[in-house]
Amino acid sequence: MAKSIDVSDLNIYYGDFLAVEGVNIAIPARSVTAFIGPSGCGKSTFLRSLNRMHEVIPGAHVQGKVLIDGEDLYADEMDPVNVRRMVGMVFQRPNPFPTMSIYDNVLAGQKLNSKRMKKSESDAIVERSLRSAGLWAEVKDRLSRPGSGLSGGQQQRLCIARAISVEPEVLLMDEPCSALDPISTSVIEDLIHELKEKYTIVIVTHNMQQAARVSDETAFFNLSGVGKPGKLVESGRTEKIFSNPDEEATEAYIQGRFG
Ligand SMILES: Nc1ncnc2c1ncn2[C@@H]1O[C@H](COP(=O)(O)OP(=O)(O)OP(=O)(O)O)[C@@H](O)[C@H]1O
Repeated sequence: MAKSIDVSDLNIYYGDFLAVEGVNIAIPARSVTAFIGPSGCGKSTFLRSLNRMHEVIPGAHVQGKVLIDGEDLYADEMDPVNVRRMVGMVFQRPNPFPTMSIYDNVLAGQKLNSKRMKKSESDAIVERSLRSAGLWAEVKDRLSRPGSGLSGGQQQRLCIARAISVEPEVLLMDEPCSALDPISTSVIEDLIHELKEKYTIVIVTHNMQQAARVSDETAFFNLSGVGKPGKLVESGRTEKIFSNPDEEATEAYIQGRFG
């Protein structure tokens, strides 16, 4: 299931603008990797390049390679829809389809993949996904109610259930707790800890404590100057990056001296 990601010499552009330059990183399978760094350094752009989501913006393109277990995500024959099935994504703001039922929200990804299935099969997928997202007990008696009736934290777990319902190998999370209260945040952090047994997880966070709590590996991005592209400064085991980074800029950022 979970797969490793190998990125080499990746440049990411919006039209002519080089937003992220020269990223080389190996993201291990079945682990949590946190992307940290000041605003505008390209964390979200890089995250979105890992499932070709940035391509929805006209003119956005990449140079370089992203391999998932050796498979090139940007190869000509690779269908972006398959890439996004293999590499799921959870966004900053919980975004369930508001008028759709909880049940149909979980299945939304399956429908996009235009699968037809029996009721017993879809029931099983809904239960399995909601259980994995730690939401089953709270919603099992109201599956036909709209997703918008849930609390913010529950909606985010519903979005996680939707993302994992298609059994991806990698789960990308772009500041998944930034719109949540501390209790809902802690529930999602516990969930991330459980999900890494099955999935390769990459999370963007502005919260240093969160990066230290949830991640095994940390990658620090920074801007090389105003108007210049973002770069990966260093990456490695989270304990090392937080206690003894190689680069002065990493230490300064982690200690809150800038950003
Ligand atoms: N849709 C877009 N079109 C053009 N430029 C963009 C677009 N999205 C982001 N950028 C630019 O790309 C650079 C990196 O932005 P990105 O959002 O990836 O940074 P970030 O590190 O995730 O920032 P933040 O922490 O504030 O979310 C910035 O200069 C930004 O202005």
